[in-house]
Amino acid sequence: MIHQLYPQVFHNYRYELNKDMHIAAAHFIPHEKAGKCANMHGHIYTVNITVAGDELDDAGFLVNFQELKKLIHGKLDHSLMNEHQDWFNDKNSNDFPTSEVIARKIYETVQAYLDTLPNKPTCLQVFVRETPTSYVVYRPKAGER
Ligand SMILES: Nc1nc2c(c(=O)[nH]1)N=C([C@H](O)[C@H](O)COP(=O)(O)OP(=O)(O)OP(=O)(O)O)CN2
Ligand SMILES: [Zn+2]
Repeated sequence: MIHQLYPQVFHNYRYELNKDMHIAAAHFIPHEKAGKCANMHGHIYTVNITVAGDELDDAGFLVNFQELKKLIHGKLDHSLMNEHQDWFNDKNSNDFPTSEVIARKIYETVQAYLDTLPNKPTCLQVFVRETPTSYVVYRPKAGER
């Protein structure tokens, strides 16, 4: 696992946790602007998920690290992103498997899971590094939840 610094989110919660994962996956971006990236190719994505909250569950967890891994790594690792039709499609640019959209879909999936937990943690940030020189950070807009 590569250890790296991530952008910090300023907040007033008592607890913050971060889960890193590496996801080996293929994708293609179905648009002429993508150039060679319109051809299928692969990356080892580095993903960092930031979760915060004030209360812990009965196990002393904000959220179980293993559940976050199952939810995201379990779905995407060693897959072709474009084939996950519940997340991506080739018709709407807001659903193309770009780094931006991947980060947003991870946020939406993680937050939907967190909403089922009694201690109600919140996802503050999703970081997705696609290549050594390219990464995206997704954060929900204040007041939109
Ligand atoms: N805004 C975005 N631009 C691009 C995305 C994206 O998801 N969001 N994706 C791609 C390609 O998928 C490509 O795999 C990554 O692009 P790039 O950073 O150009 O990769 P390189 O390794 O070739 O980068 P260098 O810095 O030139 O080595 C394209 N654009
Ligand atoms: Zn790519």
